[in-house]
Amino acid sequence: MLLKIEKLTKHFEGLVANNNVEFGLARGEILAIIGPNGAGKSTLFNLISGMLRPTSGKVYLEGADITGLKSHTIAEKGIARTFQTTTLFDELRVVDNLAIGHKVRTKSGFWDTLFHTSRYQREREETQAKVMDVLEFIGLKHNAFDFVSTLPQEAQKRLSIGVALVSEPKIILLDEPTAGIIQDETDAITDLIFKIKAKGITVCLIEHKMRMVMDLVDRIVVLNYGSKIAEGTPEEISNNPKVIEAYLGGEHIA
Ligand SMILES: Nc1ncnc2c1ncn2[C@@H]1O[C@H](COP(=O)(O)OP(=O)(O)OP(=O)(O)O)[C@@H](O)[C@H]1O
Repeated sequence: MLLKIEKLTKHFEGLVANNNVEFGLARGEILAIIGPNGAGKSTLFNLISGMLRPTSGKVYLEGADITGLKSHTIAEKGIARTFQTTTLFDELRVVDNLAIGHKVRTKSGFWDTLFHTSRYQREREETQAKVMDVLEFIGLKHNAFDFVSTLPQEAQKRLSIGVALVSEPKIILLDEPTAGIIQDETDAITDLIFKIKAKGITVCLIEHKMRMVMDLVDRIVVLNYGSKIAEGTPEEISNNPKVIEAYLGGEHIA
């Protein structure tokens, strides 16, 4: 397993947001984490990516214990993430946002930048090449010098995924990649996620749009009130009585 989650638990005072959650992520697969609102999905991403420390339990990346490491260290080790609401720099251009995303792979410090050392020059060229690659990959080559605030919502979503990709991750965690965009525009995001998989990057996503999940993913983990209640293929999950019950009165698995 590329990523292994063992008995991961997170308490917020009296509330158990994640309760002994366990699952694995195999190299090259697309896994969805689903569950009703408040089930603990974002908390789980925060624990894996180092934004929060678990109360107990472990996270292993390629067999190494990464539990509780700082988020930038986890990013360096190859886990990138996006957020439910985009965290782009609106007042900067598309290329600038991507260049900032590549910072996790560069070492130049203040003095390198000030004196334009050879390391700075080399890393600058590497960043430019990587940014060009990602621009092409996310389909925003013609918007490279646009300010983010002028881009449609769907293109901003692709850019957020690009910012994660430019850090050259092994695993990308996508927190509701289609939140806030209309159904007709989700296809571009779905295509991009398939392309990410084809590139050999492992994908774990939180998503509420069930039809999209069913068409896209290899496996699903279902959370409810912080606990894993089911795990399986899209077909298994859509026929699982526990899952149907958890969703009753809310969204339906279509
Ligand atoms: N920092 C925090 N402090 C206290 N409680 C929190 C905190 N973060 C999350 N929670 C609570 O933990 C529970 C799980 O929240 P979480 O955001 O992980 O759910 P979710 O499944 O991602 O929900 P949604 O689908 O609505 O985004 C909720 O009851 C939430 O109110």
